[in-house]
Amino acid sequence: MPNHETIVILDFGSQTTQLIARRVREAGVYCEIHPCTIAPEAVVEMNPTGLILSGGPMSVYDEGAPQVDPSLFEMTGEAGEPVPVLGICYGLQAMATALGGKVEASDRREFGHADLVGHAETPLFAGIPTHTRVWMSHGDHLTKVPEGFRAIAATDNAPLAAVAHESRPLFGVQFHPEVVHTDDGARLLQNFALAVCSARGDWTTESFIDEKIREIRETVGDHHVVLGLSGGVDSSVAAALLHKAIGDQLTCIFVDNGLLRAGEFEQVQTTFRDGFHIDLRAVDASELFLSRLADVADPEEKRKIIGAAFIDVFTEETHKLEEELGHRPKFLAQGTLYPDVIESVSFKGPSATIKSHHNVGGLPEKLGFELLEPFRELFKDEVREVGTELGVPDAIIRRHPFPGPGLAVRILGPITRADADLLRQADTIWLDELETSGTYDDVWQAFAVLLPVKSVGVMGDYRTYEQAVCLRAVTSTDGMTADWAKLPYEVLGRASNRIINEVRGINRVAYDVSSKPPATIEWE
Ligand SMILES: Nc1ncnc2c1ncn2[C@@H]1O[C@H](COP(=O)(O)OP(=O)(O)OP(=O)(O)O)[C@@H](O)[C@H]1O
Ligand SMILES: O=c1[nH]c(=O)c2[nH+]cn([C@@H]3O[C@H](COP(=O)(O)O)[C@@H](O)[C@H]3O)c2[nH]1
Ligand SMILES: NC(=O)CC[C@H](N)C(=O)O
Ligand SMILES: [Mg+2]
Repeated sequence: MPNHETIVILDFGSQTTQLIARRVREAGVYCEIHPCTIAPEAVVEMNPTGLILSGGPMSVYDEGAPQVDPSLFEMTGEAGEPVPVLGICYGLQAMATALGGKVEASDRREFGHADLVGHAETPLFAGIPTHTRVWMSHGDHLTKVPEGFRAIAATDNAPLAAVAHESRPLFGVQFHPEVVHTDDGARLLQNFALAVCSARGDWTTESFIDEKIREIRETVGDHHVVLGLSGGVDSSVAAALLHKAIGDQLTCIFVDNGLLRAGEFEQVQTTFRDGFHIDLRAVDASELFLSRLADVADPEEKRKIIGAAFIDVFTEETHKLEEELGHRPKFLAQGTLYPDVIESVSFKGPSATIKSHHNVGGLPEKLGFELLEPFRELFKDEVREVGTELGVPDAIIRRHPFPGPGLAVRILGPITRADADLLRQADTIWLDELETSGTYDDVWQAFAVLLPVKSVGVMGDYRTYEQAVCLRAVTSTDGMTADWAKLPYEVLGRASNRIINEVRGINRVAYDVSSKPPATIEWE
């Protein structure tokens, strides 16, 4: 239980529940998402500063549709003051149903922009222009407001675009303030958090770091912590934070699995040894990984082999460390982020397994570690802010995500060291071109893929018969969905030109124009 003010968000299955959390945190208030099926007593126990009910795909009047327990509207804070509640779309409809109002299917479903014309003077709408654009996505509407409620804003189509209780701090909006298409949505959620709930708004990067450092020191005591360092954003920032908290009680293990990007093995070591003086064990296990992967073409099999090899390397390094220290390291730190946590607790349930993300997930069980996950509450960009505050170099903070199985998920068919080298060269040129054209930060992730096809080309007067690479660049917010990046032709052209000219063994370059879904970001 965190010791700062918390707004609790109950998730009714909306696609945009995470965005509500983002907006509340941007207002400087900590918040947590819980499934709508959580026991009401558990919510009361969290002692929330405010409660938000999210949207959801169902209709409240459907059989089995999730409802909200009326006792949640009676919660009080320490001084006996009522705990404010904001219902959004389905959340509003569930609130209305629980309090005696009525919800029915509307003849006019509403998707997209609507003009909010006029709103009452309430703290929720403080500072918001009387005429503002909102974003709607609903087929049901309130046909009767519960007793004591009144309309506080309307659109042409929705006379009850927002409602409020006459005397209690209960609010509902039919539109979605959390999406960017609602012009003043962020302000509305900020108003709810700060003006309606009277939260202090003191959830900042600095306060997070101070609080975590205290917590880590308390938990760890004089034990030792091991961290798998990949040089990616999450594990790098975790290393910096832990190092600040417990200094030389931290050992990082960085494994070269033969599938890292060009120069990465050296670069990461330099950054962490010289920049942070962190105890870093860099293990060149490329031979082990590549030999076990020889002749393996099936992507899932590759992932399993890589996962197991990571465990073997970790086991061996931990034994060495134990001998040196004279005692067993007790904790394993991981860069688990909030979206991973939400996915496993979401009302929608965990998503189907499309591919087994390798991670070092099997480690704690096998090696008997306790887990330390300092970023369980954070989103990626919050981790980036923490990293910046801790002095982690910009070159690491800005990095695109890089999967643990590395180039293995980008070499189709069996992997050889020669192919990995070929791909590394093409990948380096591609990222270099994105950097020099100033487009690297506009895309969420970019990389090259080595295809298992050869085709005929002509270079000079010679016939070539060589491999093809496909370039990928996507825009995304969380990797769950993605679109291919509409990069300028000149950037694509220059990258293609350089790859074909500079990388011996590649005579053709393609650009992937598929979105996710139905494709995925990686090829494998
Ligand atoms: N080469 C490696 N050596 C040691 N540990 C690794 C390696 N690759 C991955 N890991 C471990 O697996 C975890 C999960 O990898 P993941 O790619 O999700 O996170 P990351 O690399 O820290 O950040 P990013 O998502 O920005 O790449 C890492 O945090 C790290 O602990
Ligand atoms: O840490 C990781 N371990 C993995 O095993 C793994 N597989 C894919 N990815 C990354 O996840 C995001 C979504 O990828 P896909 O659309 O290909 O599933 C993309 O950002 C991928 O790079 C992984 N990350
Ligand atoms: N976006 C939502 O929360 C939709 C709620 C409900 N299913 C409706 O259509 O009105
Ligand atoms: Mg990574």
